[in-house]
Amino acid sequence: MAAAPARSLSFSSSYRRCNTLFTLPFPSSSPRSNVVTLNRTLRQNLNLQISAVSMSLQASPEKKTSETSFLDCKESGFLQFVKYHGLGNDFILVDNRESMEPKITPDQAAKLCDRNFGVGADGVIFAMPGINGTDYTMRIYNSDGSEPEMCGNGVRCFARFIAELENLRGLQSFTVHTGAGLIVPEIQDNGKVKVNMGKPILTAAEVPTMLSPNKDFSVVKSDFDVDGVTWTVTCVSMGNPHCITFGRKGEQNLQVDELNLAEIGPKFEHHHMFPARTNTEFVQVLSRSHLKMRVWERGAGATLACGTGACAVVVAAVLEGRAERSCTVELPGGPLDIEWREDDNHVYMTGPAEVVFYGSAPL
Ligand SMILES: N[C@@H](CCC[C@H](N)C(=O)O)C(=O)O
Repeated sequence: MAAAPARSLSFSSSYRRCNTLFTLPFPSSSPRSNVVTLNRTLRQNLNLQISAVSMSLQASPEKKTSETSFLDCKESGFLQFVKYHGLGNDFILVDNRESMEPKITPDQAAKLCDRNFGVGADGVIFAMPGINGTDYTMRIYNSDGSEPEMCGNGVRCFARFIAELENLRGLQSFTVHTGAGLIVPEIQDNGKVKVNMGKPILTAAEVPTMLSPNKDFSVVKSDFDVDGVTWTVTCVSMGNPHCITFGRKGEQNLQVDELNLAEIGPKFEHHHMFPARTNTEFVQVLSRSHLKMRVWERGAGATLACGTGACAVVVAAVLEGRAERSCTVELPGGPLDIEWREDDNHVYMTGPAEVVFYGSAPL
């Protein structure tokens, strides 16, 4: 396909044809959209549409359409999606509002998430019809194809995705059914998303963990042997399981940058004390309201951020007497504000969610 001549007129966010373009968003202040034109034959050969062979800025047609209007273009054998990220924790968002059946299988999701042979993402998220009186249902597959109950960064991206699909502006709030129950994200005026993440679950059997519980059935500041090394851990479920450690037994202040996460992470994730596997957070206390963490996620490995993980970390830090209920949690991808409220026992998470690009991939 010949590239359209670039002109310094006005630029459009329209899609000329389904499945032949994907766009990179300009900053929201810009009225223009950067359109990448794809050679269809080569695209099919290379297995994914996002192998761009020519790039041009398309001149404006008269009629303006929404950037997500291309999601309406249904060509069988292709998946239309929007890629989002929350602090570098990235997801392929799929408009699945017409069915309770995910448009793709866990195997297909794992292939799409591959960073070399696919789109590249930490997971695939489906926006589905609500149930039990909720506005929407959110389901997610991890990059290994497993299905977790919840995803904190993902639900912020989900809220922005819904606002875009429904063409909503400004302050918005939705009720979302998830595997962890009712979750309520609220898009704020500044574009950040504040999420009521519900109550943390501390009962060992419900996390679930087989580590010996304390008298109140929780696992807080407990010894945990991993390959001959004893770590001090607290276990928290935010709908999905988390094992939080502030260091090895007797260690004063864990330096998280010094950890070999790829070596130690899988040993926690697959430890027989966690029958549903676990996410693991390694935490350094910078002050009583400032924590720094690195995460090894169940089904996704080392990621740049984990929303449910940051919530679980603040709960664990409070239970261990290391921090206040309101903290900034520093993740490799940036900070999240977390508050575990005393009055309702709910955890609130506030952070960004951004569009990366609009795409279409063969299945
Ligand atoms: N990154 C997510 C958590 C995604 C699910 C997790 N890998 C699991 O299997 O529980 C977040 O931001 O919470």
